[in-house]
Amino acid sequence: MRFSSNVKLYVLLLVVGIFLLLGYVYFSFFSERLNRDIPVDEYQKNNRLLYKQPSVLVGRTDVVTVTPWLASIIWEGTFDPVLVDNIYKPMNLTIATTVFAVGKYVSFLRDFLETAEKHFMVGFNVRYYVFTDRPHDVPSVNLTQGRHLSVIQVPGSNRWQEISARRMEIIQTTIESQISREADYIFCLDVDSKFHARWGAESLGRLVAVIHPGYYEQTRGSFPYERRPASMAYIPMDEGDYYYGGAMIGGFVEDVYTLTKVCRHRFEVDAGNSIEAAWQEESHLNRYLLYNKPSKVLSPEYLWQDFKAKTKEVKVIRFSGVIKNYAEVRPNV
Ligand SMILES: CC(=O)N[C@H]1[C@@H](OP(=O)(O)OP(=O)(O)OC[C@H]2O[C@@H](n3ccc(=O)[nH]c3=O)[C@H](O)[C@@H]2O)O[C@H](CO)[C@H](O)[C@@H]1O
Ligand SMILES: [Mn+2]
Repeated sequence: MRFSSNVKLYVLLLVVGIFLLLGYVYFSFFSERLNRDIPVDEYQKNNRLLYKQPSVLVGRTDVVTVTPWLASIIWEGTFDPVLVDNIYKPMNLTIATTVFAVGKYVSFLRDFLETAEKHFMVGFNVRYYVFTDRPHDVPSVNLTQGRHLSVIQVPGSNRWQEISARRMEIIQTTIESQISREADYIFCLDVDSKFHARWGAESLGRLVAVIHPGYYEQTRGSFPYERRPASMAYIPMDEGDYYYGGAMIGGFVEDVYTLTKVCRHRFEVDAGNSIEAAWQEESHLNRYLLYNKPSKVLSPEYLWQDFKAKTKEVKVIRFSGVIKNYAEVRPNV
């Protein structure tokens, strides 16, 4: 009895030993495989990206850098351009840029394009779409590699309000006919403006809007939103986030497409009811963005006005509207 119970014990110990041995062999083999499967990123090892350590405690405190729906508000000092470029440049993105130069506004094109070449999305593929009724007056500007310009003829008008507002419709139809196939992101910009400093990939997002420089210190009740309930652009006095400028709409081509389609539709419904919103497409844009929050908001650094003195929170003016003689450049006053 005693003998056989000893045998049992030995057999048990042997079995346990074999299992332990097998386990050891299996796990050491497996962990070796695990180690072998971890890719050693040779590229990263040889091209170290050195940049200032991000801080959790120190940053801009004089301005708000995030909206209550957690979209970033882009100010100088909130991003590292080296880091941003390093993330976006390898994606080989194409950025569409639409600009309207109808009637005498064609004279703003040269400065717009020349300064864009210096500051706007440098190092990216950029496709400018210039909409004009005067294709022969489009200046020839030297474009750097990867940048392309096409001229698209559009009708003139004797009302500036119509020219400005019809941008929505024309951008919508041009996205349908070509831009959707030719670009990843799109920025739609006012032509009566110049770039003065970097406007780069920090501005990329699903739906991007810019805070109008004239109203960022005011309360929502004094924003020039459309206030007539009969208009499709109506915003009640106790609603509204920011006042966004109509001089810039940006984002994924698909998201900007939906925005232009909706705003165009609402503008036409208004027109059918003989209503023109207070600030045309800008009013419709503000209404759209109130209920379809932008995923990224650009600070007024990205839309300044030359006649406005720089304020202390604006460290860099990146894009600014030039001073113009309205009576001279517009077809009507
Ligand atoms: C800084 C800003 O947010 N500006 C907006 C503001 O006034 P603005 O005074 O900036 O409007 P604007 O005269 O620049 O017109 C807007 C744009 O329409 C085009 N254009 C206009 C007239 C013309 O004869 N030919 C022509 O090509 C051109 O691209 C111009 O940049 O309100 C407008 C709507 O009422 C637009 O929403 C503008 O984007
Ligand atoms: Mn303008």
